[in-house]
Amino acid sequence: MTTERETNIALETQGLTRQFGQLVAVDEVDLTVEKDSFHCIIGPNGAGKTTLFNLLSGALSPTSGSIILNGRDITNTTPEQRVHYGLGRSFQISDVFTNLTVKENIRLGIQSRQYRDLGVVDKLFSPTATFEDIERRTAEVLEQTDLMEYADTEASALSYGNKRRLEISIVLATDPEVVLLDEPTAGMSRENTMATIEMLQGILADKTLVLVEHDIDLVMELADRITVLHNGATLAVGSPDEIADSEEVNRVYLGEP
Ligand SMILES: Nc1ncnc2c1ncn2[C@@H]1O[C@H](COP(=O)(O)OP(=O)(O)OP(=O)(O)O)[C@@H](O)[C@H]1O
Repeated sequence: MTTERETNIALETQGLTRQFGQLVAVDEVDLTVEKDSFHCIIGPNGAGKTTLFNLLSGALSPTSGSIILNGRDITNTTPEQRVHYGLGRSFQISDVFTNLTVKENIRLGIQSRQYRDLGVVDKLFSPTATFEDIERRTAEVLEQTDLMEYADTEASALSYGNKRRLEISIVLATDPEVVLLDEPTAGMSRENTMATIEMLQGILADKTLVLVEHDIDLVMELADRITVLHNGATLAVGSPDEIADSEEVNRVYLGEP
């Protein structure tokens, strides 16, 4: 049964736990991400952020607990099935096919979601209309991410900034409702960080975003809601103001008295 509360939740975890031997890397995490919100997950080194991200994307299986996407239990699904159900994951540059053109990379992103709608036979004999749909959608994505002039450029020849644009284009091509972003600006200069964040916010404005991030200042400016992890467990959840005022967070995360 769907309640009003549930319909407003895009992504949820219940008691999500992952152990590595004796170590509990993610400990009974109950995450609630509202639709269309920008939800950030922060925490000090070793807090369990990457493990949580990998559990959400399907790269890792939980020891216990569940993950619910738009009311559907996706706990036991593959990463590919999750993409099909509307969970996009930020692609790292290593996922971009550098010897293919920008257009070809985006086309593959579109097909990674579209073709799973069809059976194997349909896939082999997909009608021309599907190809046209893919072409149309490719053009839309190129427009949205401002890469039209590089459509036929090999990915390897792109500038750093345009490579990041291509990564996000591939996510967009899978037509996600929820996008998981794992430190998208890691290792960037302040200038590149701001430019990348502005690009992400512009392109992904109508999506639910879950960002795993180190940089607390960045998160304070961007987030609607923040979940703070510590030793694998949820230490605090709240608005940026609430998190900034939380004594526990200040003590544990910021190292302030
Ligand atoms: N594959 C693994 N095998 C064993 N232990 C692991 C594995 N992956 C992570 N851990 C441990 O789980 C804990 C949480 O790690 P995780 O990488 O999720 O934290 P994090 O918050 O992302 O940290 P950082 O900010 O340093 O990347 C750490 O103690 C880490 O050593």
